[in-house]
Amino acid sequence: VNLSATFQNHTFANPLMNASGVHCYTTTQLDELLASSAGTLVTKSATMAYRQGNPKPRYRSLALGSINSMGLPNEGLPYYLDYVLAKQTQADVPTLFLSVAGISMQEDLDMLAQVDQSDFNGFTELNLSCPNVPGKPQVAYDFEATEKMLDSAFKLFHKPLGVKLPPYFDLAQFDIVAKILNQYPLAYINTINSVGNGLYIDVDSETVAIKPKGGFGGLGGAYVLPTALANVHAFRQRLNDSIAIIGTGGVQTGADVFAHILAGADLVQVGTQLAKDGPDVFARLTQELSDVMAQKDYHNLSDFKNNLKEL
Ligand SMILES: O=C(O)c1[nH]c(=O)[nH]c(=O)c1I
Repeated sequence: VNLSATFQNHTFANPLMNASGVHCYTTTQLDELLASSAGTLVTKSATMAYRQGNPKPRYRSLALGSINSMGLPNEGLPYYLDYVLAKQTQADVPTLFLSVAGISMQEDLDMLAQVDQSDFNGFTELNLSCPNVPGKPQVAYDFEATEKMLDSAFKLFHKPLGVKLPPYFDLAQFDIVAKILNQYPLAYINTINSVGNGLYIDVDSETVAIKPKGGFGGLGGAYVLPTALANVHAFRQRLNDSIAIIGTGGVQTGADVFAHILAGADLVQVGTQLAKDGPDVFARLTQELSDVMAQKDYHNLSDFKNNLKEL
């Protein structure tokens, strides 16, 4: 069984990587991802400067997944840009992903300009879907703002660019968003981000689980797998073939990875399960994916990618 994944003319040993925001805040964590069986990595979404984020507790692992309202804590763009620039010169390091999430359109543009002027040779991910910056709506739920953002971004950014999208829940919205995205030379979309503003309640203590925003936070894990698969498949059916898809959301097993690829994903990210199990999760998931493929007599990802059958 061959797990190698091609993605916009780049090849990875396998289709798995972390989701931004999980195990990717520090160089130590990022090095642990590189040392793991993951095919590549993405850095925590960066703002221009260091950001403390929301008060703790701001992440809770739950039986069926996770809830988080981190509030965009990060070391600042220079920290992550320095990391990827240093790593990309080393042999045996795969093409890397760098995530940016300004708290304004201008900050996004300033960061993209800085990356564009650098020697970074990987993929830049513009996060349009952070649900946890108090007072800041998720850009990608505002279709006009999204169009304006992408217009401005592609005027100044000349390297491969992807966007991180929130989940959509309406077929008409898939049509509208895909129509917007198809206007741009995007390298990829990454779908989904956490399901925003869920509320976990602990009945024994009669309290919420996290401190920020009265307990409202983004959901991940098993809760969101069907939503993630729907968004991957809906966009695969609507986007130009030139736009690749990273599937994110709800991956716990190799079968879940298989499902994302069947739905049309070219790469698959792991968040909540990585938070629970640590980087060893990638050794398990690559083995399980390999086992599922072998049982079905598939030898390459292309044998079943985007091959979901209807009834
Ligand atoms: O709260 C966060 O830092 C966060 N949390 C998420 O679940 N998605 C995001 O894009 C972000 I920027």
